[in-house]
Amino acid sequence: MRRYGKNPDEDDVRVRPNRKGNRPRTNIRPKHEDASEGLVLTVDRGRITCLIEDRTVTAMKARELGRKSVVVGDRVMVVGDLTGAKDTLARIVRVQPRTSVLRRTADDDDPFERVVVANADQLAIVTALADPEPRPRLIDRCLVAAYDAGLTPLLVLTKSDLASPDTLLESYGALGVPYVVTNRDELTDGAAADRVRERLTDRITAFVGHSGVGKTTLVNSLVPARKRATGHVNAVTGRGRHTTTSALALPLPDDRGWVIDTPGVRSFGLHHVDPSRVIQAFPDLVPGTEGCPRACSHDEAECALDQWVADGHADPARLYSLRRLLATRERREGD
Ligand SMILES: Nc1nc2c(ncn2[C@@H]2O[C@H](COP(=O)(O)OP(=O)(O)OP(=O)(O)O)[C@@H](O)[C@H]2O)c(=O)[nH]1
Ligand SMILES: [Zn+2]
Repeated sequence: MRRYGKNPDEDDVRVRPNRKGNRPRTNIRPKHEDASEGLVLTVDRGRITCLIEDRTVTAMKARELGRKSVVVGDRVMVVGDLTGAKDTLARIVRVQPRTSVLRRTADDDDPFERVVVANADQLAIVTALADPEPRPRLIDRCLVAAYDAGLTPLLVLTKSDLASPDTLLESYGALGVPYVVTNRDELTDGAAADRVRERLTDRITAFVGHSGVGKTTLVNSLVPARKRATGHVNAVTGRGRHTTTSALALPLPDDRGWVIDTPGVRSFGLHHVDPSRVIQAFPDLVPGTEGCPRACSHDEAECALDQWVADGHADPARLYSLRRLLATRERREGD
């Protein structure tokens, strides 16, 4: 298998080589000193909605960007008509360096590895405690995606009025993942939103969750302006309804951070994930990997972590959890 670097600023990796080879390069680049910085709110078939100051501007990639992707959360430099007036189209001439990238692996439907969200610092994994039943393997896959991308995970467990969170929380105890539990009454009286919002303040949080878990209900209660925001996007794209093919960035009230609502978690193919990055989320195990063979999967006979744990340097439950997470990289029926 080919390996790829992990520079968050790299372009999407083309898994299929380009038959034509390198494109001609040029050193002469327009300067665009007059460009304004914007934040990408959503992307819809090449139409990119950016927030520039307090205006929502529709833009397209300038040709000079080439294959460089522009995704939700990107900070971009924009030129052209920035009034945000109807039927205007600005141009994105530069993508600022990214602080993080949440990726998905190429899969059968799409041969390219892609960046899903840029610059997020937290991944909220929304799971219902019942109706639909929690899927621990899916939670584990989301955790792996978060750790690989360097995002802090946050478990949001909804519908505790229908089932207790105890068993689920027990299986994540060793991982020490931060969590919030919510129920229906708290959704109604606003307590759920308040408790979740505490965790989101001044951060950029991507929300993932399986259909029916209550993600939309929660995001709407966190972002009262959501309807207005999506309405605006619709006016720009000319669609009746915002379809969830792209993620959508929504501002928390009072400029206290961003929520990025993402479409299905199905997009988290994990073949690109490197065990050496995931293990960074286990600082207690990292020193134990010194005796590991090169490119150790940390789940093989020669792995030094077994001895590290046997010698009492770390809790065996931590190694078990790490291996459980790494094992979810292989896709199975039902993922
Ligand atoms: N009992 C209970 N029901 C809830 C709770 N939160 C949300 N629901 C209900 O769960 C159902 C699904 O909620 P949505 O917010 O639409 O779920 P979603 O995850 O956005 O699902 P999609 O819209 O299909 O992507 C709705 O009928 C909600 O009213 C909760 O805490 N307790
Ligand atoms: Zn190892």
